[in-house]
Amino acid sequence: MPGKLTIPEKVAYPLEELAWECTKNAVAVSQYLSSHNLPQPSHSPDGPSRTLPQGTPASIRQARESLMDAALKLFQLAAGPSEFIPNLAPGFQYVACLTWLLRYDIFHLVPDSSPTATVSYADLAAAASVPEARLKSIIRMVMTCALFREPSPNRVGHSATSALLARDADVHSWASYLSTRSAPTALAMTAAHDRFGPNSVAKNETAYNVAFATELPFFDHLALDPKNTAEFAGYMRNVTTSEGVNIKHLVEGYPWADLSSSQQEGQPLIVDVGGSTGNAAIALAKSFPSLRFIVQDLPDNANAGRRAAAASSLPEQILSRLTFQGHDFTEPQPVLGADVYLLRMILHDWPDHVAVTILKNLVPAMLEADTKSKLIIMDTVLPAPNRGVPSTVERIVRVRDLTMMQVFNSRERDLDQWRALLAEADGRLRLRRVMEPFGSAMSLLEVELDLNWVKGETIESKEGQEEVVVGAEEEEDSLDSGEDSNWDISG
Ligand SMILES: C[S@@+](CC[C@H](N)C(=O)[O-])C[C@H]1O[C@@H](n2cnc3c(N)ncnc32)[C@H](O)[C@@H]1O
Repeated sequence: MPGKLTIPEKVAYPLEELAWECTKNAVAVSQYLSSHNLPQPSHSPDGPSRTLPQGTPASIRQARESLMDAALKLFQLAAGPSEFIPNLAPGFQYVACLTWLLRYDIFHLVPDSSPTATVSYADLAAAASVPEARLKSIIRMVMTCALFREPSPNRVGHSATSALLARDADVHSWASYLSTRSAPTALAMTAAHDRFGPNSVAKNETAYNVAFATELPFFDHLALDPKNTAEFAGYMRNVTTSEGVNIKHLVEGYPWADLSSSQQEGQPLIVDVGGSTGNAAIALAKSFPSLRFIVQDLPDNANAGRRAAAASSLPEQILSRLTFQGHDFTEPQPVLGADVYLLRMILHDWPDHVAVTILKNLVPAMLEADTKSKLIIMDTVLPAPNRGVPSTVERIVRVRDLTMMQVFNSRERDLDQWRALLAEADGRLRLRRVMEPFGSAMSLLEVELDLNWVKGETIESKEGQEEVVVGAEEEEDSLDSGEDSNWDISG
């Protein structure tokens, strides 16, 4: 809804074109906010922490995505190649400063009693027991990325972003995790490849192992210190409540109700393999009263899930359809002939040879089904470059890919890599449909066994072989943004 904006006859040059994309989409977002009496984005400490609230129509969310994409490209184009290197330095300095600010608890020491509350550098330095000059250098650096403000000379106040870090413990621990774990791990990537060889897929020969001087795999190392485990749990809470990996995409992104209609008798059975403490199964059970679930995980998690469910206020009509089972997914699947085997956020943690084992272990169980068993994989499908996915979105998906490499020697996969993985596990595993729920960082890959497959037959691996279902949300007023992608993993 760009309103009264006049579209220029012709936008002749790349800078103008990008600037026009920015203007057009900024107007769409601003007018939406104003027409719904919502606050405009602002760096003021009482500014909104989300630019667009939950439930904003897809077209407006796309406009915001296109705005960020065009603004980033505009900056890069205007800066030009000669300023590429100097513009890298602020990025790592921001992370260095963030680490320092968290270490000395500066976010909590700046007053947040009112939007206008401020503190002098001298008093803040005294409260944090740090030298005033260093505090000033660091705060003035991060002010260039909208953390803190200096509304009057030598007095510090919160910005919207620093205020969020001060009041939200989970965001604070997310920042802490990022600066103390993710950043040192990323910087150790080359050293790890030098030390272990660039082809290593061992779980304890990663950049994380180099950065933290440990021979233990990531989770075993974290478990040594309960403080680290708690910090990671806070990080995961943020990740799982963020829009991109929200459980609603599992619930709404696949036609689960169809399983019941295709079933002659009884309740369809879903086995959630590596289902943790049952979060996904419980969400599905709430929405689909005719589905039964077995949640499998390592014994400790399965026991924790069983205990938590029993102690919860979940009604009997959900509890009666939920079973927890200890099972190591690198061993053969003990539940034969289930209607669905679900692997959500599992395979991306593992290098190909283990992912192949996990898949192979499911095939004999799938073969036992009366009607066709389905395997549903919910994981990221990496986009191909330059296919209309905004760079602001693509770079975050690629961060996930690199994180998997640096922490687990694993990776995210593109569609061809998913097809190849399935083919390597068993030539009969066929990718039937790919669902891409709007706003989800992960797709749902529906896989079945092709029982007519003949060994030795070549599997074509061309794109478009299977049905791709894009976006579960209704498109309304088109913005003519030139973007037809609905990628949005912003949270
Ligand atoms: C990233 S979590 C995903 C959890 C869940 N599927 C979800 O979507 O929230 C990976 C899960 O795999 C489980 N896991 C790791 N190794 C396993 C193994 N060998 N067998 C079974 N589960 C395992 C972990 O305990 C964890 O719950």
